[in-house]
Amino acid sequence: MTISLNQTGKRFNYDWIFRRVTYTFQEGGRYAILGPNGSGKSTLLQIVSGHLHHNEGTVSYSIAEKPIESDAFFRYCAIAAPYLEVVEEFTLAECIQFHLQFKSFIPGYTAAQIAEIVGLGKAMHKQIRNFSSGMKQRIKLALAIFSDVPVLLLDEPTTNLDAAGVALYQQLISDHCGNRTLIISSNDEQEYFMCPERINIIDYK
Ligand SMILES: Nc1ncnc2c1ncn2[C@@H]1O[C@H](COP(=O)(O)OP(=O)(O)OP(=O)(O)O)[C@@H](O)[C@H]1O
Repeated sequence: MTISLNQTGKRFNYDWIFRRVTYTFQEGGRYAILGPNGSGKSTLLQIVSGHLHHNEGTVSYSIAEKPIESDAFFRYCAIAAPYLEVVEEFTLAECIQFHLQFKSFIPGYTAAQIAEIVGLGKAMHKQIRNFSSGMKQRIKLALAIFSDVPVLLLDEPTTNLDAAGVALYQQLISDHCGNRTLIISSNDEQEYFMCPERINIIDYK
């Protein structure tokens, strides 16, 4: 999957957050979107994901040079972000089953195994509303990273994680990202050190 931005800009009301972003995310590349608080990292990631619309320029997607409609891109990506919540009324088992209605897991992994890997094996029948913020973040990361999709989009992936959680996140990326395209919005190096490609949002002000 290749994602190409051409002269892409986004404004909220009269304030341009960024303009003239011309950049191609190549298949299998690992990218970090960097910049200070409020600079537009999450906004750019949400435009790539299709959750937000841009105000100028284009965003296009293709696989092996075959165009993918932008409203079909969601099938090809998985996202973990602070603004995307898991359903609080579900138990963890129900949450995973709900997710599996839309995305399958990478081959060889069951729901129970994934819960175990992220340290939530004993919480399968507990309601998400009773999970700690770090436990919720582990679920979000697990659902994204184990989804069988070619593009992973992660926004501040270690939010609410303790040191063990950060180490787990790094291990999950190392073990399971494979040759998928990875785009991380972050200002914390321990989240993105594995990304050789860096986009500084400040360059597009
Ligand atoms: N829905 C919205 N309406 C108006 N302004 C918004 C909206 N969403 C974001 N913004 C503004 O856009 C700018 C960029 O926000 P964004 O969340 O993308 O920054 P960020 O770089 O991800 O910040 P942080 O590092 O704090 O997460 C900020 O000034 C923010 O206030």
